[in-house]
Amino acid sequence: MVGEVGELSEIFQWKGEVPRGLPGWKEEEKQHLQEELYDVLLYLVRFSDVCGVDLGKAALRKVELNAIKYPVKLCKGSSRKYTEIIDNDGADADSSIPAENGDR
Ligand SMILES: Nc1ccn([C@H]2C[C@H](O)[C@@H](COP(=O)(O)OP(=O)(O)OP(=O)(O)O)O2)c(=O)n1
Repeated sequence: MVGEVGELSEIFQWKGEVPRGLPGWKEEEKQHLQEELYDVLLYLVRFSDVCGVDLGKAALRKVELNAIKYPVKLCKGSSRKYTEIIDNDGADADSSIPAENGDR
């Protein structure tokens, strides 16, 4: 899977900032991109299955965690990590994140 992610990354290696929808890309470049995205997806789904992880459930749980770690009012339009985000009350954005194993 990491190898396929590498092949995906390579497509963007010399592109700089890429606008949404990839205007100006050749049709064969877009086709190549689709194929590499599919390869990554295939390995991800297979890897999750072998590990016994329900990918849909895992995604929904992470969406909920992200909503706590990255509250819209503090994070919209920002690329800062949650450890660098302090709200007006001085609390870290991650101070209320529930741990899966209850050890936080
Ligand atoms: N403004 C942002 C930034 C990140 N994310 C989401 C995308 C990823 O699902 C996840 C990545 O966040 P982190 O870099 O905090 O990575 P982890 O969740 O793995 O945390 P950590 O690095 O502390 O293990 O958060 C988001 O929704 N909005």
